[in-house]
Amino acid sequence: MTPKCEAHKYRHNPSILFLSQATRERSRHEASSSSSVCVCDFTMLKASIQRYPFDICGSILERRILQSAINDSLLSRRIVRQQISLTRRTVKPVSATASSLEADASTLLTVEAENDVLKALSQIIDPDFGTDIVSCGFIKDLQVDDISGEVSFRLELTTPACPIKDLFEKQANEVVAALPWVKNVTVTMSAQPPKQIFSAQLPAGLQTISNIIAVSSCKGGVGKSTVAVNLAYTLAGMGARVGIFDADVYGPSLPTMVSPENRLLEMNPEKKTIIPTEYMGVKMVSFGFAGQGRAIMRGPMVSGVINQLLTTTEWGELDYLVIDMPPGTGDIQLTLCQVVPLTAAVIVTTPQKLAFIDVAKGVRMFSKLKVPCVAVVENMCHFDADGKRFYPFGRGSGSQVVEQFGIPHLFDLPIRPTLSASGDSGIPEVVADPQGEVADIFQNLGVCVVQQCAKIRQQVSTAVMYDKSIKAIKVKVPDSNEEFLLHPATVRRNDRSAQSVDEWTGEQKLMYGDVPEDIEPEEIRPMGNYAVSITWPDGFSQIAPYDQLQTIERLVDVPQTVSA
Ligand SMILES: Nc1ncnc2c1ncn2[C@@H]1O[C@H](COP(=O)(O)OP(=O)(O)OP(=O)(O)O)[C@@H](O)[C@H]1O
Repeated sequence: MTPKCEAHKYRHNPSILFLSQATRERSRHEASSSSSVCVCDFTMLKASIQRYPFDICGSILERRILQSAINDSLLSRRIVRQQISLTRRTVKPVSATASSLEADASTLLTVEAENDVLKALSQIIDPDFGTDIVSCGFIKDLQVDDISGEVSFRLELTTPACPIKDLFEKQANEVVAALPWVKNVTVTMSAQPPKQIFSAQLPAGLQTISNIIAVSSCKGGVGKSTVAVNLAYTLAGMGARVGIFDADVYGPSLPTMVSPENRLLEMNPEKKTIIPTEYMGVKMVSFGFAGQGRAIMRGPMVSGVINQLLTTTEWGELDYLVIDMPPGTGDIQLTLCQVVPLTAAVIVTTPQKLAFIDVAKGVRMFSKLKVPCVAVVENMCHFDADGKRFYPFGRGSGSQVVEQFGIPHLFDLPIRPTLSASGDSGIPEVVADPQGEVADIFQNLGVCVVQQCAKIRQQVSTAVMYDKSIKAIKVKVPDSNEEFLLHPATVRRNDRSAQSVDEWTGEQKLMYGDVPEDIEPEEIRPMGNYAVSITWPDGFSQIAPYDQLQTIERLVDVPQTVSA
C-alpha cells in the first residue's frame, strides 16, 4: 500500500480534518505575528499523513507522526515542541491527557536528540577496530538536553593508554558541537575497568589484568630485560596501570634495572599472597626481590616457583602486565605460557644472521600456544660515531622475520651507552630521558603493543558468538579469514570431554538423543587464544578448541531469521 493510499484512507477522518483545520487556522493567525512555527505545522502534518496511517483523535499526536515529522527534518525539535503545546491549547484532548501527550513528545524528542549526537559521533572511526566509536560501544552516560543545548557523555576507551585518546576527545567535541541545537559539550575520558577476556578458571590474582605481554628472546644477553622494563614504563607513561613480572629465576635483572625503595617482597600472612613492590607507579615482582639471590634449581622447581610468584601475587587492577620471560624456548617457557593467559608476545633479538633461527624458534613456540607475536625488537642494531652509522653485527634479518612470519612490526634499537648505564643505575632510560631517541622508539613500540592488544582482545572476544536470531553459533577464528556457522546441538554432541566420551575405551557416553535439537548456549567465553568455553542450560561447561570447531559439520544454508 502506497503512502498516498494511506493519505486517501484517512482523508475523511473527521478528527484529522479537525486538527488540520485547527492547525491551518492557527497558521493563519500566527503567520500574522510572523511566527515560522505554523508554516511548518501544516507541512509536518501533511507529510506525516502522507507517510503513515495514524489515529488522531482530538489532540492525540501519535508517536509515529512526531517521529515522521522529525525524521523528515521539516521541523526543528524546538518547533515540534511548540507545535505540541499549541495543539494542546487549540484542541481539547479526547482520549489522552495533555500531560501524557507532552511526556510522550518529550521522550521522543530527547531520544531523537540522542540519536543526533550518536549519529554525529559515529563519524569518528577507531583505526584499530576499523569501525566507529559508537559501534565500538565507547559512548557511555549520554545526557542530552535539547532545550538548553547541553550535551555530556563519557568516552570509555578499551585502554587508558590509547595513543589517540586526545584526538578522540577533540573530534568528539567538534562533531557534537557542530550540531545546530548544541550549545555546550562536556566529554569525559575514561577506560574500561581491567578485566581478563578469558574464562574465569584463572588464579584470582590474574583476573583483574586486562593484557599480559610476554617479552621473550631465545638467547640471554640480547636486551630482553631492557626492552621489558622500558616498555613497561612507556605504557605507564601513556596512562596505563602496569606491572612487571621478572620470570628469570636464574638471573633476575629487575633488581638492577629499577631501584624501588622496598627491595623485598612482602607477604599477606592471612591470604598467603605476595604484595608486589613498586617503583614510580609500576608494580613489580622478581625472584631477585625474594631475598634469595639467584636460584640453583631444576626446571620443574623453577616452573613451580615462577607459577607461584606469578599467580599468588596481589596484582590488583592492571591494564598491562609485562612478563620478562626466561631466555629460551624450553619447558620452563612453555609451562609459563600455559599457566598464564598471554595476550601477545614481543620477541627481542640481535641482528646477527644466526638470530633469525632463534626468532623462528620463538615464533613457533608462541604460534603453537596460539599467542600472537605482535613485534620484533632488533636490539643493538647500530651506533653512530664521527657522523657515520655503523652496523657492528651486520644488517639485521628483521625484515626477513616480518616477511616470513607475518609479524606486523619491527623496531630497531640502537646501541646507546646511556641504555647500558640506565640499566645499571636503576632508572629506566625512558624515565631518565623521556624526550630522547630511545624513548621515541619505545613510544612507537608502546603504541604498537596497545593497538595490537586491543585488536586481539576484540578478535578473541568476538571469535565465537551465538546469534539468537538465526539460532546458530558464529565462528570467526582469530588470525584467519574463515567464518562459518554451526548448529548448537551439533557443537554439544561433538564434546570430547570425559563426560561425553569414555577416556579409556573411547566409547561415546553422550548419545545423540541426549541433546535436544533446539538447545541454545547460555554463555560463550574465550579460553586463552585457542578455545572457548560454552555454558549450556544444564550447567555443563564445554571446552571447545578452535581446531575442533573447524572440523565440526557446518551449517550451509543460513537459517531464516527467527523473529523475536
Ligand atoms: N641497546 C643497547 N645499548 C647498550 N646496552 C644495552 C642495549 N641493550 C641492552 N644493553 C645492555 O646489555 C646488557 C644485557 O641486557 P639485558 O639484561 O636487557 O639482556 P637480557 O636479554 O635480558 O639478558 P638475560 O637474559 O641474561 O637477562 C645490560 O647490561 C644492558 O644494559
